[in-house]
Amino acid sequence: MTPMLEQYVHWKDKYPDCLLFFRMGDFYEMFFEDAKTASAVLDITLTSRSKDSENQIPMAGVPFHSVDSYLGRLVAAGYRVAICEQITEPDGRTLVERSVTRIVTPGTWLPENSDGDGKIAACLFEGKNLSVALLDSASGALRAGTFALEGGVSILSAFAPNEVLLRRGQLEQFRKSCPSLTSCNTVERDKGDFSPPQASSWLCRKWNISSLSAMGLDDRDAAAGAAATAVKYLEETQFSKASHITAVTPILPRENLILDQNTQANLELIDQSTTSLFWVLNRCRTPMGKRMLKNWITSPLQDIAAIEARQDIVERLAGDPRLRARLGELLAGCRDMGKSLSRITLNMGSPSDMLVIKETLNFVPEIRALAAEDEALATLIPDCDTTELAALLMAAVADSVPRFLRDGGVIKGGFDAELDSWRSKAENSSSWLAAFEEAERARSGIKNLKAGVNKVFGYYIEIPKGNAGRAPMNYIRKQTLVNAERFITDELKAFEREMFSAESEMLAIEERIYAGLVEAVLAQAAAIQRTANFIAELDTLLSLGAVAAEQGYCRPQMDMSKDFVVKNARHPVVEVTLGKNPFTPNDFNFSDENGRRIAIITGPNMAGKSTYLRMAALIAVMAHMGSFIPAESAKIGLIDRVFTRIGARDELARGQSTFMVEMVETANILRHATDRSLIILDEVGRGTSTYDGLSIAWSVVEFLQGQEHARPRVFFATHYHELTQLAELLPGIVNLSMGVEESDRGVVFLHKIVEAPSDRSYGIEVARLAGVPAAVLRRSEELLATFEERGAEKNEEVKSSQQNQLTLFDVRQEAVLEELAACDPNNMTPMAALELVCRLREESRKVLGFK
Ligand SMILES: Nc1ncnc2c1ncn2[C@@H]1O[C@H](COP(=O)(O)OP(=O)(O)OP(=O)(O)O)[C@@H](O)[C@H]1O
Repeated sequence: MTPMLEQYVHWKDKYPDCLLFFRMGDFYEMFFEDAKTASAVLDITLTSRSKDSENQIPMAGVPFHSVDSYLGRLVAAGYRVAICEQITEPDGRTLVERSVTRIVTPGTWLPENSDGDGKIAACLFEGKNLSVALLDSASGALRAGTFALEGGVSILSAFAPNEVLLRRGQLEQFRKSCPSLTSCNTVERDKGDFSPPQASSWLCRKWNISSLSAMGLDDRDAAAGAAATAVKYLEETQFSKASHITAVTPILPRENLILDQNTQANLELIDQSTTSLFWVLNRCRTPMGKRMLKNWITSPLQDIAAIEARQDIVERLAGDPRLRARLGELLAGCRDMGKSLSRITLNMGSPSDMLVIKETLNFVPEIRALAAEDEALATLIPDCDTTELAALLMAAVADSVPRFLRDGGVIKGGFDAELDSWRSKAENSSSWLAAFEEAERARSGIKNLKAGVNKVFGYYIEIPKGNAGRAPMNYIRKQTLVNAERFITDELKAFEREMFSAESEMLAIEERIYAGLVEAVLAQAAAIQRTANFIAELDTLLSLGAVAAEQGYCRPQMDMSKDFVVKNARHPVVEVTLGKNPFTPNDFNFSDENGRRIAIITGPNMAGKSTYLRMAALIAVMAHMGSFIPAESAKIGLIDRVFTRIGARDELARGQSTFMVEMVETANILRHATDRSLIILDEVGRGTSTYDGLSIAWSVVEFLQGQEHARPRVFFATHYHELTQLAELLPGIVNLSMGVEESDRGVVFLHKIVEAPSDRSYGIEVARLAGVPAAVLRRSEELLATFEERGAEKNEEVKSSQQNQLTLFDVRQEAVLEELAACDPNNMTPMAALELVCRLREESRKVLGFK
């Protein structure tokens, strides 16, 4: 094996779980298995080193200047890549030294010019609790908290991390508890990393504080362990101090409206598609704003004051097109300062990141001034000052910079006198040489004397052979050509030395100044980050204000009631995609006053049931993120969680049948819905035989209706007409249906909700519209008549079993008993026994409705 390959193997052995990108000149090369993997994933040619020998070594490479796009694809495919750089200059004789300088992983991937989420979660299961830390690598935002298992899982899954860090040995538990995150990349970390005392003191040292309680987190909280684990991981993989992470913010239990990943996907909240809520709401001018808007959509608020504070600003911006235009212009000049700061802090920054910070900071004074003019906007202005840094960067960083520092030209002219003098020497070299040539011609009287430069031999004076004898005394012969002699003088030699050193001098000066700039940026990291956040927030609110104005949205009234009253609501996405055809607005009308909280929605296929259901959920999400909503007016009581069971997504890849998934999701809803939840159920029970399905759907509605202490708001669309009888049997249930008009030419969908059950399902009419052959339709009609007759008898039976209605009381009671039956008092410590008694007492009191 050659010394170079030995070096490769040395580093590969140190990072066995990574693909090793081994820098060789202008390429990153991979060998052995890594080469095969990379060639398959990246679709690059697999060659081999030492082609002639018997032991051919597979090899594949990518050019260093476009490495980002390859890294992006590998990371997206779940690989980790260790970047092994050359750390000494090649001299052609000795082996270049190399070292791994960073590890690119799904959670730490922050590409310069594209969206890299870079979201890391660290979590620790302890008894019935789950502690989580959520780190957004791009903005440096770190949040942490400890929750009861289910609450923690939903916060974790709502965060949608790219990478999850687990305590060694907890992988199985993670897979079991977080099925929606099974495809997420996981990394196991040592137990010590998670230990709260060690972790807290590590974080305190990092931030120079005496206790995490200064930030609202208890030093003994396991969440501190998770937080430290996430930060340490980022530092370890990036070989740097993550100084852009300046604090940990506790996640409060009721801070955000929870939308688990299923719901996020079902409602198409932030996908790339042109049917997502993000697509409608996004008018952001900056990548920072876009990132924040996505965060707001997936983590709406649960605090009325905070929601109203956002609404105030949206209202202000929606009502003032001139202010919007002025602010928009300034924001359009801002770039992704948050991410550039992170990249510089994590040692992956380039001169363009410095330029991004310079250009963005340059707009800050004007943006601050504009915001300060308005009472609502002024509340966003951060208490920090970046003017000095902005002035330094303005003076020092050139207006356009090369990709790499070593290419020169990053530092602006006029900033450093020495650099300027070297630059002017280099730039003036040709005019100096021309003047020198002129002077030498005059001095020697040789008219065809020439002064020039050549890469190999350097500077020279050339005199044709015939005149060579007339060369002045101080000319030193340098080279003989066929027709000419070349000379040099002391003066020209000195100039040559100066020119050759100019390049390396310039680079050295630029490097020194640049290092100073990096230091200045790092020293102001917290201020830059807060300013970045301010810009992002302003951009997001401006976007919401613009959409509110242009789409004619209204400000929803938010309160602590259980109302969901929306007048003339429109679906935010469908109304945009319908184009010229106007969207037919519809109402929602659940209020404490009318006592309604479950709507059974029937009507033919294609009538607009799903649209109505999703509209309710989207309006809830928008209202809680502080946005205005597509409606005439609205009064919405605070919602803690939106649950959805929609459609039949293909889960075969996860090894679960469609019906199984439907039931798992339904079970989750039934177990965790609270008094403040909003539940959207689209055709639950459809995935099995009619009577199984009907029975399940029926009992699900009964259950949701029968809960004493948890009465969620429910919209249930169904094709089971039998369910409409529930409105007569139980209070709080209302029948809605989608209006249909029958004419000679068939059915017409009115898309208008009416407060009555649909008289039938019109399935056969829809089949006719779709072009199903007449013979099939005739036969269907015949069969329908028979089935309906038989069905009527069955319904009587269902109604009569109504007294057996299941309630939450039974389920919770069962859970208490199950836990009691499972405990083993002989093997419990007195403390554990006491804890059990306390918990069971708590549960029992809940079941019995004690305060
Ligand atoms: N209120 C409305 N105004 C205008 N068009 C609407 C409205 N609601 C729905 N539509 C249109 O009708 C189409 C069908 O709606 P939707 O998918 O909600 O029907 P559905 O009753 O849920 O059907 P299925 O039972 O087959 O799922 C939508 O794609 C949309 O274009």
